[in-house]
Amino acid sequence: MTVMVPSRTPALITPGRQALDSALHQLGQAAEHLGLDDGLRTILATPRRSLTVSVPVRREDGRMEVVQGFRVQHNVSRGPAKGGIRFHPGTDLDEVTALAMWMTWKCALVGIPYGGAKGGVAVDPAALTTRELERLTRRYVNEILPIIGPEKDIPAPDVGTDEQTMAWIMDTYSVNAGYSVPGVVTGKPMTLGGSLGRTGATARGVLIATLTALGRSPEGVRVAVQGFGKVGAQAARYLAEAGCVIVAVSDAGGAVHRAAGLDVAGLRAWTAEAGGVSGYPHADAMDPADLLELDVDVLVPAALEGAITEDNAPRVRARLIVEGANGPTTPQADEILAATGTTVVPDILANAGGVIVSYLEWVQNMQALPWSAAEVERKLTAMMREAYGEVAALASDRGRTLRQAAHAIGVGRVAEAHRARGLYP
Ligand SMILES: NC(=O)C1=CN([C@@H]2O[C@H](COP(=O)(O)OP(=O)(O)OC[C@H]3O[C@@H](n4cnc5c(N)ncnc54)[C@H](OP(=O)(O)O)[C@@H]3O)[C@@H](O)[C@H]2O)C=CC1
Ligand SMILES: O=C(O)CCC(=O)C(=O)O
Repeated sequence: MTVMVPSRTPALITPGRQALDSALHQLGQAAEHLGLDDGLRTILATPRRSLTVSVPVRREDGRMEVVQGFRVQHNVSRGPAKGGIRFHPGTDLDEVTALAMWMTWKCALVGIPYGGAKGGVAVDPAALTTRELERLTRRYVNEILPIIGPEKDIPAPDVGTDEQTMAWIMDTYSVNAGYSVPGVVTGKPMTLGGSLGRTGATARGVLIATLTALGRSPEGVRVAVQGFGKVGAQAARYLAEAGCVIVAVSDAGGAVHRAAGLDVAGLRAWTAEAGGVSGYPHADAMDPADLLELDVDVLVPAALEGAITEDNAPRVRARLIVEGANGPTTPQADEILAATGTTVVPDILANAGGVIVSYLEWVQNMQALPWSAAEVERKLTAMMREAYGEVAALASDRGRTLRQAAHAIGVGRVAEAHRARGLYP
């Protein structure tokens, strides 16, 4: 089974379908490289369990609205399913399925004993009050309760969710169980069994991936960051602390640019007050689409899928792209970037710091044994470097891109688990 990805008119395809097409294309390539048989390819292309739920939410004015929620467990051959929960108006079953599939390969690539999952609720969290969000989260958790648990499926934060959301998930699950179950979710507040270092973990991983890929001093390296949320803002901070010059950042509402470098702490403070980067007085406004085409050394897409496509890839000038986001580059764009000699550190490697520290949090919860920040950082760094080394070695050995190598390793390990368990016909 080779999954072909035809070039399609954007109007005819949803972003979620585009993401799933990309994920299936990458799987098809990896399966081809690994010589997997058709049965196993089909198993790996198909989610193990997909749950769609209707989530009623009572608004403050008494109105009742119903939104759709999803939890997809793509694969559980290597352990419990693991992956974040996204609250975003554009999310749908296709998108969540793609994100769950990427989680499967990511966990296998970095060698943690999990399968892959993702959840989503098609809602704009910014349009709800805190009480509405809490009611929505608890109701969604009640709907997916039968399939989650510390040994079954462990959610975590993603776009539009945070520590508070994870606390509500932990509480809802625990109230149903009749006792506290911290290991049901990661990315929790410290007071509920969260791990030191989880908040910045994805960005720390992006930093490690960037420094490794650069292979030279980061001093003066010019970086543009798309997305200024949990991943993008902290990646900008860590990269600036390492000596890089952050020349532009964007969010859903706009982008700002300063050739001499942005004051990341000042911009974060502005964003916390103003609700977005737009209007920041110490930089120039720019079209967010232009950020992706800036003349910089490094581009960090840290927003949503499908940011770099066949349309803008020919104009991307960064020589290095480090994918903080999941699925920001389409397969068609990947081909263009490979031809122009642009190095892409793929999502399942570059943003794996988050799930690595989620795993460390879960291990601490299961043993009721907290680790120091230094211990967590040491383990994260070692696991990121090992995974990067394996991917880079395979890529140079076989003349593959880093993405092709990362997928070959991740998919190969999951295939190996299926064979060992004897689960496939
Ligand atoms: N959180 C985690 O631990 C992990 C996250 N990831 C991935 O990283 C990415 C970002 O997640 P996270 O930081 O957690 O999410 P957040 O919700 O914290 O932040 C998302 C950011 O992206 C911005 N954004 C949305 N649409 C656009 C757009 N079209 N152009 C520019 N910016 C945009 C948002 O802007 P605004 O605020 O204006 O809406 C916001 O700044 C996602 O792909 C996620 O799957 C990967 C691994 C782990
Ligand atoms: O921390 C986790 O468990 C998952 C984070 C996530 O959703 C991701 O890596 O995309």
